[in-house]
Amino acid sequence: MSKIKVCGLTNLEDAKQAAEVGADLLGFIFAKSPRQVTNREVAKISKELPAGVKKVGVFANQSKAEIKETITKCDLDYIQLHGSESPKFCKQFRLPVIKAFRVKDKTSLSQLREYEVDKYLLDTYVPDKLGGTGKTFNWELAIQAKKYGSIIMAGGLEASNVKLAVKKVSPWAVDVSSGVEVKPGKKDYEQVKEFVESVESTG
Ligand SMILES: O=C(O)c1ccccc1N[C@@H]1O[C@H](COP(=O)(O)O)[C@@H](O)[C@H]1O
Repeated sequence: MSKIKVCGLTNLEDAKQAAEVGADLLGFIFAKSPRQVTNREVAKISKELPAGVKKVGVFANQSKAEIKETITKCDLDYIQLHGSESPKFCKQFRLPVIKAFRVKDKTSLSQLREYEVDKYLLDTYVPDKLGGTGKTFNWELAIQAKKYGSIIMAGGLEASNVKLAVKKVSPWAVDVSSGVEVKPGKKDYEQVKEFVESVESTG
């Protein structure tokens, strides 16, 4: 079964609930975003989470020093680089790196071969928006991207479409942010639960 990443968490209540209902990875956005969090906030949340759930820090075009400081202060397990970080930049960290690629068409996939990273996250290309778009992309391209390595599907996933995504692509993980929110940064418990149940129903 694909793993589940719930992203864009900004508070302890939502993070704990997501972990309790079965999320495997929790994402915290340190990049500029309506869901942006601080080291101080995530360090506090991090201490209260159950053992086993993985904490992912999401960054976009931030400095190596800033990312390293956050890794230590927030006790992260993965970093997600969601900007235009180079293949060389991605190789400088002690943690596994998830590199995000914004998919527009099949030419978007050609960059993946240049990156030696732990996971390839595919998100939807929307001009002037780095992430959290709530839009899906052509999932045939996600199937093609699997030849480069382990992939995480993101972009516009929600309880009503994630089952089809998992069945069609069988990614290493699915990632949801705006699809389970009441407003940017605030999750809806029922929608998170439904999302997890939809993935679990795929076996
Ligand atoms: O959510 C944001 O605001 C954001 C800002 C900067 C970089 C990444 C961001 N979100 C990531 O976008 C994908 C998909 O989101 P959605 O489910 O379509 O809303 C997810 O990986 C978020 O971490």
